[in-house]
Amino acid sequence: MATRRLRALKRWMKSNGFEWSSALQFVDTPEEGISVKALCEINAGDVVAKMPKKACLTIKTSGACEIIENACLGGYLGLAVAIMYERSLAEESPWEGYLQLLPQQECLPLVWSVEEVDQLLCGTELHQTVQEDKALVYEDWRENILPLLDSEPSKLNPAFFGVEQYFAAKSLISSRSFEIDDYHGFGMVPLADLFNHKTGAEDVHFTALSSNNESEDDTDDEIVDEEALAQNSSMDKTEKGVDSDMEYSSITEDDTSMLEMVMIKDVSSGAEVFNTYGILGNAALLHRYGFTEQDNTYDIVNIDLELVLQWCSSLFSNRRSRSRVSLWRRLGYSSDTENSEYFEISFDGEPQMELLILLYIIFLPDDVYHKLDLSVAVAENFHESSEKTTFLNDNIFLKKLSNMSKKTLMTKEVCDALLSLADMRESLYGLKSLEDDIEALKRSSFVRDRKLYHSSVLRISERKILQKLRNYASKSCKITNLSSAGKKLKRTTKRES
Ligand SMILES: C[S@@+](CC[C@H](N)C(=O)[O-])C[C@H]1O[C@@H](n2cnc3c(N)ncnc32)[C@H](O)[C@@H]1O
Repeated sequence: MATRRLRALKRWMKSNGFEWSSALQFVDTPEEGISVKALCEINAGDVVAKMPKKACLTIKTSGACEIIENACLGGYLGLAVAIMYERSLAEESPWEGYLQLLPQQECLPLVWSVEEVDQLLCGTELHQTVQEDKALVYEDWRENILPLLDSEPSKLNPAFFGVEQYFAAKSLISSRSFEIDDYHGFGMVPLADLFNHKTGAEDVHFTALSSNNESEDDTDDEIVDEEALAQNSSMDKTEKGVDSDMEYSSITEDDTSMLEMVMIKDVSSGAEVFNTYGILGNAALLHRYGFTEQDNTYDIVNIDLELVLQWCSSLFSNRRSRSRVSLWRRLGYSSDTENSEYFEISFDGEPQMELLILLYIIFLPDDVYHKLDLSVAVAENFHESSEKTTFLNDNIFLKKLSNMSKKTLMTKEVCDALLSLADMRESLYGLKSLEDDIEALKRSSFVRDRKLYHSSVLRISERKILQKLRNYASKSCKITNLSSAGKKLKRTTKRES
């Protein structure tokens, strides 16, 4: 359906040198917003759209460039100022035809209320992240945007630079910006941002032909004001007639001033043409783009080291927990960032090797632990790291540990520990059960209850992974029991014979 806002965007794109294949259809529905469909079969290798870098909204092209650069605001902060500034100009902005199509904000958890974040994301991988994001983004605004209003009172309209407007701009940047080149950095790329995402199944790919090497001298020409965009328009509009009969496969000449969308798969007539925003699990998708996908095989659940320490302290003394974790760290199994240590549980419910090794070390009998601890302490006294490595490699137990497979690490104790950890992780979701979440999802509408819908998909996908972790632990435990029973049986048989 070609809505009024879509027609206005097309007019704006035409007059600003955008080119797109007549095989693409832009569809706008109240339920799902904009998507791109193939009107006929399109083939891999076809260039289906070209976007002039000069018409992208970036720090360099925005009318606020000088203000942003004088304030030394780079990256996303600078781009947010560019968006707020152009929005403040309304129809005076060279990007008016583009901006009128954008939602005020994308429905990312960043712009949900604090209550919604606490209620809907409780226990999920996103809860703490979003709480921290909200505080950081607010601080960014207070420290960087607020002072701009004092320093540039005549140029900036405060109504467009409030904290809400800043959060809204950040949500648009997160969900729609692209990396353009070294000169422009990140920016809003009209047309390229109309394509929806499909995990691991991209049809069309965004490309910047090569880095745009404009020198500082060229910079003045690069700042696109209304006049410049208008010039651009008169040059391209009538002569190229881009919207109508352009053969998409004919847009081939190399041009570093243009960005391109290139088909990487054949797409049949009537099908949606998808981009991919990356290989992302649901937590990342919801965080950056405000939606989730059911049965997303890139989903994971993390178990924080902190949770492992809590579980450990419920069984052993604090001293033992600390010393075993310390040995595990000294053996080099922990990540460098002590504040954010966690272990991944994959979509199939398989725990990360480092977690199994930690649990295994926690359960080592005292005498084995002390010997190992001593060896590591001796090795730490070697000055040369090569000597240290050789010494550690010669240690028989260490050799055994580093060669152990997941299967052999899954002793009965380790399996039980995983079951307890799964229960502890699950309890973070609060009182509602997985079945309650599934019911809530069934009752919620993708369109009307967007936040409830996507947060339910996230919670359900995480909790199903925890269920698979339990199955993995129980199954491994049975196998371990069977094989140790088998060994005992053999021994008995031998002695008897
Ligand atoms: C770059 S825009 C894509 C165009 C967008 N549909 C529009 O109406 O302008 C990215 C946004 O589109 C929506 N989106 C993209 N792919 C999606 C998908 N597979 N499922 C649901 N929403 C999707 C999300 O709201 C996301 O933040």
